[in-house]
Amino acid sequence: MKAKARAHTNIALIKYWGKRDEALFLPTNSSLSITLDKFYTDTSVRFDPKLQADQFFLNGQQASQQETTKISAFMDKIRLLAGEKHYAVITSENHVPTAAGFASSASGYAALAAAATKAVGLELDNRALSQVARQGSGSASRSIYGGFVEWQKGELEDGLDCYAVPLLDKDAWDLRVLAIEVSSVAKKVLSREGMKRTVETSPFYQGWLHAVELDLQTMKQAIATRDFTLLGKTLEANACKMHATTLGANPPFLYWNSATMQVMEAVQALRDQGLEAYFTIDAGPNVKVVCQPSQVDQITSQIQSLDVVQSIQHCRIGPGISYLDQ
Ligand SMILES: O=C(O)C[C@@](O)(CF)CCOP(=O)(O)OP(=O)(O)O
Repeated sequence: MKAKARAHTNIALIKYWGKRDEALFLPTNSSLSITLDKFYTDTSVRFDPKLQADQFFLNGQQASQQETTKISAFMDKIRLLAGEKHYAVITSENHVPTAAGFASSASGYAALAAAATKAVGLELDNRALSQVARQGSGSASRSIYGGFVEWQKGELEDGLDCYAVPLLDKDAWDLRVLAIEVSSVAKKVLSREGMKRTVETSPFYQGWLHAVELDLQTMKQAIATRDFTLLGKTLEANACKMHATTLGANPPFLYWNSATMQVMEAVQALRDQGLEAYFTIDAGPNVKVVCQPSQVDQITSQIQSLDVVQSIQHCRIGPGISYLDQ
């Protein structure tokens, strides 16, 4: 009654931004991501009949009651699925620099879904595992797979057709991602709250929904034809459209700060010099730059020279979940 799993984080090239069902984590639009090699979460789960409640240890420390309650609510979904009544000890090691703007929830919930379902004896295929992880955090559904991944929004109200599917293997196209950490002072609006406020109050949200479907089709075409320029232009424009919706929310908010915009300007200036770099941004001020292996060193050194850049992590496209020996 125990298992251990590893899941890697992912970055969306076509963003998940809005839910059509909060309880089931059903998204309003489909999204598309690449799993990264460098950042991952290792989670082990051990069910124990003697426990009176779930225990959650994160990076060697017992987690707060609030964190434990969140994890326990997710474990209840898995216990319900398996007809399991016992509690478990959950131990997670995050190898994800949350400061660098990577939400560890994607790799965290994907690793937990994999370890917990295996420990409780459920032998789920990756599609079903993606649907379990989705109910911990939407973007976690994509971390079940490596490479290029599409999370299909589905149409059904019960979410049975809402899961991630692999599009292209991690070794089929060598792209590079620079995770750029910039200075950040303001407390960020967490993505869950940010997308809820935007869906409910932003007049620009309908424009997003109209445009994102087209972006997704264009991105899939770029991947199928290995067209890096089309991939880059599409991911950058999609990120900008997502963030534009937040300015129309009530109250308005923006994840970018002045440092973010300096990096954005530098990326666009790189293109004027013939260095093909494209940026994407999630629920925070940090920037991810996508480029090709042949230009990654030149691009890195130019971005490194910006005084607002605190760190740059180099990533390649990474694998899906794996099970580890305890
Ligand atoms: O990753 C993307 O597609 C885009 C975002 O990162 C942009 F900020 C949102 C991720 O949202 P998530 O943390 O998965 O939300 P949850 O389902 O409320 O947990």
